Amino acid sequence: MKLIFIVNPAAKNGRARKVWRKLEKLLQSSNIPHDVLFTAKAGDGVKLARQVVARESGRVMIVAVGGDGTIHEIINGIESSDNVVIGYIPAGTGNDFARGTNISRHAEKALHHLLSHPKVSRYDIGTYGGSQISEGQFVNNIGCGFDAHIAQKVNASKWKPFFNRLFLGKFVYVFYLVKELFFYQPTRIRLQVDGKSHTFERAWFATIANHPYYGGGMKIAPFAKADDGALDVVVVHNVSRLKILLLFVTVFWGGHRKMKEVTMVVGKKIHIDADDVLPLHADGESIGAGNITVSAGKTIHIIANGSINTTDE
Ligand SMILES: Nc1ncnc2c1ncn2[C@@H]1O[C@H](COP(=O)(O)OP(=O)(O)OP(=O)(O)O)[C@@H](O)[C@H]1O
Repeated sequence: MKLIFIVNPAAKNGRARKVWRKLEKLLQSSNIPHDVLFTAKAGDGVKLARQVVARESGRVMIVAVGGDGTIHEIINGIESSDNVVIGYIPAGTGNDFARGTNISRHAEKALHHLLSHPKVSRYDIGTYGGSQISEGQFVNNIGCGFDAHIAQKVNASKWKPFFNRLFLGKFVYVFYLVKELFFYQPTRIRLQVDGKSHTFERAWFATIANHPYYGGGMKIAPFAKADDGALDVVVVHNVSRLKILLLFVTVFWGGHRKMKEVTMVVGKKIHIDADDVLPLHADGESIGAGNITVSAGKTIHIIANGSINTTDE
């Protein structure tokens, strides 16, 4: 199988470039033939993956080197081409895709596993669309409301490089979470899951998860499985500002699921709209604002590490 790496050298504030240099040395010293393509700007992951798919007629493994935004773009470039297998080497800030697939967050170990145990698994991906947004696919989660608002703030943040330099990348989420907690206004969210309607007053956010992890290790949907053909919806509603802070502590081990203000629903076709025009994110990348329809049912081939999406719940 042909091996092609797509590297986002800008991931983790440029540290992914150093990670790639180490990986390339390993590949060269082991005489492993490979091609490498580098993204030069946002959106290139989609374009490069699309070009590879159009060019290669035989079996090909496309290995994403970067963070969740990089794997998100590459998946959106390959659609669900049968001759393509996806590998992933985490080199980003949050790396939730690595958590959801049990891939080591140590890049060299992840490469070693990829090359020595290339067992192919089926992995669910979600598809989305809406009246005010383009269509796309996600690997980890998609959401509207407070979490998308935080994702926008984190991605635009001058603090992200600062935290990354201190090896505290994931705490940038916590920083913005606490800051924005005082200003964000919850709203009414209407949810349709497989034809059944649910309304939530004063909802902070709704997240649709493919596996448990988001925001750099928060176990938002502890029971989500990326090979069950379904998606887990988590809605946080009617919660005080103080308690939402507690929620974002307990979410790291999944304890938030016991709160009465947290509702979890599983389904395959989900529509969300709200009284306000809510910001949206897919895999932590801003995708606009407004209503959204999300579907399960597509799968891709990936190299995971043993069982995918397991949690220690
Ligand atoms: N060469 C580049 N220069 C600048 N930005 C790029 C480049 N290539 C890709 N990008 C953009 O970089 C963004 C961040 O990438 P990515 O999400 O992989 O890293 P991260 O933010 O450090 O990690 P994570 O999402 O896991 O927290 C993506 O939105 C992607 O579109």
